[in-house]
Amino acid sequence: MKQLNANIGVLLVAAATTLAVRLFSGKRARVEDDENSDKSVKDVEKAGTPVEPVTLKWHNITCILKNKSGKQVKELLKNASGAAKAGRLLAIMGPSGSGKTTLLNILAGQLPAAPHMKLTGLLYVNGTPCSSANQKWAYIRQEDLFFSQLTVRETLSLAAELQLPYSMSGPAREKYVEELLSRLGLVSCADTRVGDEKVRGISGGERKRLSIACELIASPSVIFADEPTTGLDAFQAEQVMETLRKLAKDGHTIICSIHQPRGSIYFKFDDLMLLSEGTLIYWGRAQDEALTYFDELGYKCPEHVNPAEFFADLISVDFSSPENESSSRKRVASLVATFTKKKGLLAGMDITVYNTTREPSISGKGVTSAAKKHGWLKHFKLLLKRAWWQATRDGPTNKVRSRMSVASAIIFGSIFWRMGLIQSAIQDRMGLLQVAAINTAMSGLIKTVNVFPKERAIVDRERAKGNYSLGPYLGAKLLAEIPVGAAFPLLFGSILYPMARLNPVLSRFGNFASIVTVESFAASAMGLTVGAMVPTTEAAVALGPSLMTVFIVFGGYYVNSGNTPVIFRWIPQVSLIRWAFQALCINEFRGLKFECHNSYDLRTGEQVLERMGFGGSSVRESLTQEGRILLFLYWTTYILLQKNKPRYQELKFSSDFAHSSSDAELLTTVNEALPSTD
Ligand SMILES: Nc1ncnc2c1ncn2[C@@H]1O[C@H](COP(=O)(O)OP(=O)(O)OP(=O)(O)O)[C@@H](O)[C@H]1O
Repeated sequence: MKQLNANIGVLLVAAATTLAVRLFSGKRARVEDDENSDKSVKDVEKAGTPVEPVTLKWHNITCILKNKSGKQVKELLKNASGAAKAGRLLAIMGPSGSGKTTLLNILAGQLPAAPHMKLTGLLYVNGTPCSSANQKWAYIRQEDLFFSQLTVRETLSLAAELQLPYSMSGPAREKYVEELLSRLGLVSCADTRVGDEKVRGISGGERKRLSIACELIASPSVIFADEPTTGLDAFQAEQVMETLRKLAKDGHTIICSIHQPRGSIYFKFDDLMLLSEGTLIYWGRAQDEALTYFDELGYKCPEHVNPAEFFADLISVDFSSPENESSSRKRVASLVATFTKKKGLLAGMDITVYNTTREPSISGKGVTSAAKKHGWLKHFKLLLKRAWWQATRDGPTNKVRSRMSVASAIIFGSIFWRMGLIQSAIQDRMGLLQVAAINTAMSGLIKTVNVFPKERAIVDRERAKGNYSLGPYLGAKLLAEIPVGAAFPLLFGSILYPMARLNPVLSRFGNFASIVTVESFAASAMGLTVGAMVPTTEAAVALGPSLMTVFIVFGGYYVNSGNTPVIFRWIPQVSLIRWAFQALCINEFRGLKFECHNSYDLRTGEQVLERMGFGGSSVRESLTQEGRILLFLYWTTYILLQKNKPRYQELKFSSDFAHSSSDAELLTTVNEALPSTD
């Protein structure tokens, strides 16, 4: 049985490595040369991209924040109405805090649910009233989140495999991916890793275009982009906006929020919506019409001035002095009032085109809409491949972790150098085993809490899109991380053990390695639980070590289990450090004989264990308890991830609301304000 325990860690590693090697020995995403890629692109272009034209209309969207007593504290949006149509790029502009992202989130059905938020309004898709939450539209967010160790092509291929119907053949899917790479200008960086803050990868503009490419896989009719140019230099920003403009020309409905674009970008917009403090100041055609509208109100844009900057100055409240604030507030209030009155200005220009559901210009709907998706096993394999790449390719992190394992083993090994069997070595042994248990647990925990919250954000987004469920993701992640996760505690143990001259029997060393490996996985599992519990990396980094400190205090060394106050007796039962320490002590002390010079000296290891309260237990029992904690933490992580998935405020279509205001009247109001088509 001892042999069995000794080999648990080794078997786990061997099984996971074999599985991973078998899985990935197959063909990786095919890298075509440029010539083939160009040919594929042309083929796909000939076939046409299937986009179902969609016109969105929204009416009187109001979003209010209330306090606990139900009193209104802030109006994020006030009666916002508008429309966006296929083939056009609508830009939502306004000062910071004016409600651009809120409006975009509401229309995309992705406004994070808040307990005291009230959202009302109507949304029409091709003339049919509907709830925004039911739509699977593309949403390009401000932060582009990716698995850093995958190349651009791998990221896109995996997204395609997860999202495209299983009936699509491998070559057709690869062709589709190549077409997207080419369309988004990503061919030159297709084999570059995405990278992160530690390792430089693709540029900011390329990241943004990769985000767009990933969102385009399912060929969505409507694409939302929240400040897609933020953080990019002028050239990259121009390229990203040009991509969106081209997508609009391909028949997509594009709605983006943007903050003071430069002139050349402004002239790419078809329609413009100006917001200030949640209210509409202008909505209609961009460019000349918008300039003429404000010109007629007495606000002429000077020549050679970027209209976007002119509008930003016009609709912003100037807080530089009380006088400036008062005068700018008056100006904004009069612009709001004028626009509200002049909505009729645009009436009758081209109402019918928005009021009817047109036939798709290119046959077919979004490629995934009606198609069946892959099953659990296929998702598991894909996610295992991704998790394996992410875990094994992260050279800098793995290098740092292995150096830390070697360094700490050498430091502790030097401090506890070649312990003998004299009486004082009993305390040294216990101290070393406690230090080994704490070190293993802390490094497993810290590594996980530092990376898991970021990964969770990506997974939440993918799950919200319905790409896969939680089971295959978590199963694949845990399996893929076994070899790398086991390598560091094994490295630490194999250096420390001989240096400190712990019990020199091979099976005891095997037990030692198994105990620290299982403990490391339990600590990692605790990191996952903490990461699933709190929303950010910062919160996880603050909470994880604090909880672990409690486990250290009740880890069996500082407080004897017999002296633990009754109300805290449950803590040692769930402390992963206590069970690891207990197992390490039993493994080390059982059978040892110490030199005795006094009658009160401890003669045998069994006497030491008795004194520590570990007398009646065995390595196997302690390891089983550790295994139970590990499984419990995995299960808790699963439950928390299920429970804490992002929830969105739904803009429900309320028939009461529609009828009370007369549906026809509402539609007319929206249609009246619609900009005409070309
Ligand atoms: N859940 C919320 N709770 C409290 N205030 C909120 C919430 N969501 C948004 N707000 C507030 O609503 C206002 C509009 O926010 P929003 O993010 O939509 O503005 P924005 O125009 O996109 O700003 P920016 O250009 O800076 O991103 C801000 O004052 C913001 O602080």
